[in-house]
Amino acid sequence: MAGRCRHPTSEGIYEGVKPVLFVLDPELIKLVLVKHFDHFTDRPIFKFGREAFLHKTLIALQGSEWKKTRDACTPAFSSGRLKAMVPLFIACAQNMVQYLKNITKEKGETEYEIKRLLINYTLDAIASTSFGVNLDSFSNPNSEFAKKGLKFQDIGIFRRALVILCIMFEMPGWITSRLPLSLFNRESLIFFAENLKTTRNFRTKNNIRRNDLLQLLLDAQAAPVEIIGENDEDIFHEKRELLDEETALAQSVFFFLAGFETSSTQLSMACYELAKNKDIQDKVRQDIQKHWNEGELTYEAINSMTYLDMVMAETLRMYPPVARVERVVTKPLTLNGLKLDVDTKIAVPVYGLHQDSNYYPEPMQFKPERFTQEEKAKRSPYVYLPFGAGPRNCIGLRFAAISSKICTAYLLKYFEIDVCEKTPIPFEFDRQAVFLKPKDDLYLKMTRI
Ligand code: HEM
Repeated sequence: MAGRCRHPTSEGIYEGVKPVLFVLDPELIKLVLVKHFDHFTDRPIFKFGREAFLHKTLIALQGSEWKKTRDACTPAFSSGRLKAMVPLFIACAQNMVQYLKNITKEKGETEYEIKRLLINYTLDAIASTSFGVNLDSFSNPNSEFAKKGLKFQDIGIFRRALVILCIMFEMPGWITSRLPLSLFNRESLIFFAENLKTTRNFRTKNNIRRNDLLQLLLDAQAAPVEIIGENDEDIFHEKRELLDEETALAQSVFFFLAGFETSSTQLSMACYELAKNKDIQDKVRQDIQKHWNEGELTYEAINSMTYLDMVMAETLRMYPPVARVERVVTKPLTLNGLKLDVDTKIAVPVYGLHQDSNYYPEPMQFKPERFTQEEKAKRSPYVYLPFGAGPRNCIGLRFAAISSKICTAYLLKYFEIDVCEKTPIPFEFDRQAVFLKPKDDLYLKMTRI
């Protein structure tokens, strides 16, 4: 869109039978996502009959139910909580490095399919921090957990075609919610939900606590609140259900879904670009070495690695896994002369903005220097939206950042990454996938340092 028009502020198109308003101007994007958020509180979501569990997740919840759940989940992602999770991420990164060291023992190098490597790291990291499961996908690549995780988006061609038809022809909710369809693989959903319940029961029975998201969500089920009685002096504390059990467990399953493909794709794309741009790889390795000489990597050291931060930001600019952010009008309003009725679908073309040469000259070039403080100050923050923006932005953005930086720091400390004969340059995007990701294998050469 952004490429086709000469920067109008918005443009409407039909997707199937549904009109969609694309907002293109950064100021207008800010109005929709932030300033007038109370008019755009929800996402356009299709509810299919076979995923009642998912209807309770943050991505799908609406209005006050969403607000209540978001408020209850937010503390799980605070800096203090994330800092406490750092050892869990580090253990997964160490496993990955040990695995690579083992397979490069003889030759000192290997040509490896990097997507699979980083899927394994992400599976381990999310299983550990979200579900409290020590997976070690490098030693057990065929665990049930890994198999079900990889099948999450596999719903079969026939079901996928039906889902697309329902969306294109805007089938009313009362019909779709009766259809035996789901956007995700049902077997995987059931597996993860059951797994979580078993872990929850085990912890309750054995009085076990762990620094992970599941624990924080279980805690959010019974947060102490202050109740004020009839007289002012009658203040007492009571346990109140903030999240019911199903809602708490649904969030954990969804954190897995939301974090798994997005984070592993970001990591793969960072390695791909660093392999193609060796000068940038050297520079980021120096940044890592400057802040992490020996001993264990710390939260403070990771946060000091400013060039690593710029590399991860540029990766998400070139390859935002979520190519567009959506909202639906929940209260009518007139915006820049446009009358918006309830239910109008609004889209922000994240990928289009990130590729717009007016904001990012030579957009196909990987240039982390676009993300120095000075460069960032020259453009609107609303032309960089890999995590959306406003009250409904990605709740896991700092979680994703810390996980991906730890993984990259470990990889680059111990390995040099190069392109090899099997590396596809350029590569193709997978047109069937929900998230923006490469279609084919990405082989890279890993050499021990
Ligand atoms: C590189 C990794 C990730 C990217 C690029 C990403 C991107 C996004 C985007 C674009 C949205 C929509 C934001 C909006 O509408 O304004 C979103 C929503 C969301 N993400 Fe992420 N995400 C990532 C990782 C994660 C992780 C690791 C988690 C959880 C642990 C997570 C949980 C969520 C949730 C729960 C929502 C819905 C928030 C709400 O509606 O309140 N994401 N994400």
